[in-house]
Amino acid sequence: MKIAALGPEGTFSHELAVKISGDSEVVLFPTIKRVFAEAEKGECFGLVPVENSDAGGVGETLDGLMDTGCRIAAEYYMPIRHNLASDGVPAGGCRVLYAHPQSHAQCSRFIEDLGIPVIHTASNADSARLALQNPGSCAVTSVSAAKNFMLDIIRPDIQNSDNNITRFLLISPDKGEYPGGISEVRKTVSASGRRKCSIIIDPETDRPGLLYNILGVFAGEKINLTRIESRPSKRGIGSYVFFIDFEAESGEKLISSLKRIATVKELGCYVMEEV
Ligand SMILES: O=C(O)C(=O)C[C@]1(C(=O)O)C=C[C@@H](O)C=C1
Repeated sequence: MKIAALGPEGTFSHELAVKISGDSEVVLFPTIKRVFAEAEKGECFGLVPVENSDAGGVGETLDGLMDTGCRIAAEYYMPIRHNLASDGVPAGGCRVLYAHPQSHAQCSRFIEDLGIPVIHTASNADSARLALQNPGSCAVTSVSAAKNFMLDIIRPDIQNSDNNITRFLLISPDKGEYPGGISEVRKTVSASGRRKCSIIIDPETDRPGLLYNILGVFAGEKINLTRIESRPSKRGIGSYVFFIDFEAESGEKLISSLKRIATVKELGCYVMEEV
């Protein structure tokens, strides 16, 4: 089955999709929203960035998980290194900088010091394309996008942290485990034998002790949370949903207890990758 990812060629999403694709074809779309729409049709998997070690959650992906029928089939971690690149412009000569918002956040210190206007783009590859097309400009981009657009790397490794890592999800509308046909593929358990499940909890109403009660269910079952992130429910100010990942084989018992307290959207259980 094909893998859909954020394009054009040279994005980190594209690089990772090619790496895991094996014999499967990689198809590129201009937005993460489109990747969700394609995956939801059930004719391909989608590969989407979900969180970064420095910049946090990727809003478009969290929205996709909330609003579509896509579930999680696998997770991947990818080290991310950003570069300042241009078509012959030296670092001191850049008058405007093209950067993807996630990349801007991951390189905020370098960009702040550069002190020039930043224009946000749809992807790191788009940043490279725009730097090529606009004289006097520079881009924050990947090595492969710089190569594709024949830009020079004028400052490598401009990310805030040496340990900059983005977590990606393989999404599909199926409940099923990750199928074969893709290289590096996931066994049903990782080397450590650990698995992870993801859910979205929507408490719908606010009351004292609500989050305490929710977390109490995890504590009672002795289940380890690996991530919790709140995000606006979009129903109005002060109303939130919680994205929760936890270590479990299926989480069945825990999820049925949680359902007595709040609405739960199940996103699936999958092999827990080591970072
Ligand atoms: O623009 C790209 O290269 C992408 O693949 C998107 C994306 C993201 O949205 O997080 C992927 C990895 C990096 O964290 C920066 C950008």
